[in-house]
Amino acid sequence: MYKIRTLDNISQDGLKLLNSNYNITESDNDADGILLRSFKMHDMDLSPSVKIIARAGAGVNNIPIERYSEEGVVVCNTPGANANAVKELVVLGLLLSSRRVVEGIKWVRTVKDDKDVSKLVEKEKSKFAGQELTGKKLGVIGLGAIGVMVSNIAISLGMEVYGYDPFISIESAWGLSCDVQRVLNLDQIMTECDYITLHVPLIEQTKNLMNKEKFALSKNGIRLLNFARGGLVNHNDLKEAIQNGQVHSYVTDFPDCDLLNMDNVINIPHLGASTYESEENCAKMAVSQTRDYLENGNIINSVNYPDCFMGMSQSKGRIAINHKNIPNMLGQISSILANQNINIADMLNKSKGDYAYTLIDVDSDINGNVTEPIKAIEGVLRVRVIKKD
Ligand SMILES: NC(=O)C1=CN([C@@H]2O[C@H](COP(=O)(O)OP(=O)(O)OC[C@H]3O[C@@H](n4cnc5c(N)ncnc54)[C@H](O)[C@@H]3O)[C@@H](O)[C@H]2O)C=CC1
Ligand SMILES: O=C(O)CCC(=O)C(=O)O
Repeated sequence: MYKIRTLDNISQDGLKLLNSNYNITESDNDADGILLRSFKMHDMDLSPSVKIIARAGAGVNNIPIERYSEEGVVVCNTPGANANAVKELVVLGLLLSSRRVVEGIKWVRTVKDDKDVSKLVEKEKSKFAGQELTGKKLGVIGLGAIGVMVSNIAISLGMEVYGYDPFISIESAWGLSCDVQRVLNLDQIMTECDYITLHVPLIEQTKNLMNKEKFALSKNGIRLLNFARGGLVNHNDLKEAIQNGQVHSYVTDFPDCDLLNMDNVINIPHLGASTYESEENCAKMAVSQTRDYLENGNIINSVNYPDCFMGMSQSKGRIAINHKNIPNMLGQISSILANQNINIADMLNKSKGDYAYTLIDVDSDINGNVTEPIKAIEGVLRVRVIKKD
């Protein structure tokens, strides 16, 4: 029986995939797997029972990945599962920053007691005129699952799109419209574009990506959209850029106290991924990846350990080892198995950065204790006998 802890509201459509071998636990002390969305785990010590953390979503800046990697815990996310939901909200963001719909709706509410509302509307509507998207230049920073979709739909809306992503994947490059113009440096986005939208992860290198120096390069009156993470924009510098007219408006999915008191900021309460479809997609993917890891040792969409897939074991047993990416690991592991007369039927060993994973199918009975001697190898972080005949 496996125990799963949920730290946020996870869609029932996903949780339904947990069969009778699974229980949801309320305790922090006995979970095999954790499912979460935006819950901040940085202050959370993990119980040694936890083997996998599945983020039902894309961003993993709420998880202390380095620390958990050292504990042999696999952290995975659900790439692309909520991208369409975010793309649709970005389209709304583009429109909200262009047309004075929010102010207009607020104003209409104030005239509800007027006897001739329709006459008043026609008289006052000129106050709420805006601009069109067609023909404007959009800079997309980050061309991953979301950035690609946003770029492509902006092309359909008649915008001129400039894309910046020095680390673009082959898959994203294939998905990107050939009408998107490639930009090799961020400054060009700042100087060229009327609208800029951020779709990069929040990591050390992208913190305060939008700052005084970047705003100084921009045209007057740009529209900035942030549906990625609040920390990408320096709020003090933004305030100044709004005051001096460099930024016309800032649409963000990440409100905070500074922003709520700033003019020309449209605050949305982190709704990017909040559609039934996206919540279902993310939850189903997170649950199925969790099950595959716990039941078969397969790693899918991990951000800290290498992806590793050997299907369901057809052998007598399967052993999974999370370890540091250092030399002579396989030699030491296989000699322990040989000493116990255990024959290896199939094996996969992969690495990602400082960490590696070895999945071994054996066609002899695992009678003795293999876990302890393998665990004793320097650099081994976790050993699991997943299947034992
Ligand atoms: N508002 C919301 O509810 C949501 C927000 N997000 C945020 O959006 C971010 C992007 O999501 P996805 O597109 O799904 O992720 P993704 O991983 O598919 O794409 C991220 C892209 O950013 C690029 N990148 C990384 N560093 C960069 C840099 N310094 N400059 C330019 N490009 C850089 C990567 O090469 C990659 O192509 C997530 O990390 C998350 O923080 C994601 C989903 C929902
Ligand atoms: O689960 C959510 O609503 C947050 C989505 C998000 O920010 C992400 O996937 O990075």
